[in-house]
Amino acid sequence: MSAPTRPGPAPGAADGDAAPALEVRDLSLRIGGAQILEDITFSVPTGQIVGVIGPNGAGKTTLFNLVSGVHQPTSGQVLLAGRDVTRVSITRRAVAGLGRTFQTSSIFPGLTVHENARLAAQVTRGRALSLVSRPRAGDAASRRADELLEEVGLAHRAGHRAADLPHGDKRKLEIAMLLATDPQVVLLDEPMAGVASGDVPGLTEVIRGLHRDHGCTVLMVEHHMEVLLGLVERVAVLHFGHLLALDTPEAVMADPTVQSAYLGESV
Ligand SMILES: Nc1ncnc2c1ncn2[C@@H]1O[C@H](COP(=O)(O)OP(=O)(O)OP(=O)(O)O)[C@@H](O)[C@H]1O
Repeated sequence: MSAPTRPGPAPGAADGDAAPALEVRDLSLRIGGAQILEDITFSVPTGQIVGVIGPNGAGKTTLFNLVSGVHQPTSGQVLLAGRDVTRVSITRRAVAGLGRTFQTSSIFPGLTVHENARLAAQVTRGRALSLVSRPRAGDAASRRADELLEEVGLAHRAGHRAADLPHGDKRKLEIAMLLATDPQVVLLDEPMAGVASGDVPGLTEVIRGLHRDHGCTVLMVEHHMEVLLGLVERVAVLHFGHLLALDTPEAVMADPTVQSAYLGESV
């Protein structure tokens, strides 16, 4: 593993006076006659990992879309480190330190693993992705790509076409590309989706490293409960667009309201 680029605080050791890394206040989204999210309020202190669960259609992806700026809320606010970014573009939120992976892979399938990482390494704050500059072995972006791939355990796949990677390695590559932008807050949307069971522990460790080695604050939607509960400090439960609970995994699992919301589903 390469040296951490930005040592983070111990889990849960956020400074009581500091603004939370991420905060949403009374966040609502109405589309046509449908209330997709209603008055969602919570905060994530710097360095925490928080899971987001809820039945299909509960509003998890929509919440991520509002936090990352894909959608504008009907009302309410999104704050990053105390700064109101509700009306700020996706790009400027990324510059402000917000990184996101999607349910569907966002890598360039025709490029090699190293070329993908190198492109991400070219992105520095406030600068656009450049497809123009040709890779030179040993240039700064190539060296950074080497480090990133080493960090997520993909160095041995550097020359492989990204399209040929198994799902678990695609997710690792996406995380390597996220790390290139030195994010402070990371949104992970179902990172384990489609990942073979044998690859789950390795990917779990890479996600843990985001938090432990880089001090990233992480909000992750995940249906794989065993993985989620092994990683997160708190769990937010969405149900029909409402925040039903936000507590430790143990408290959430024991909450009768959550149990009844999941009636018929194993929580
Ligand atoms: N652009 C849209 N227009 C109308 N309805 C929408 C739109 N986007 C989402 N919805 C609805 O909002 C609700 C929440 O959707 P969302 O995708 O956020 O749920 P989810 O919790 O992520 O579900 P899943 O676990 O299946 O991914 C769903 O009923 C969905 O049909």
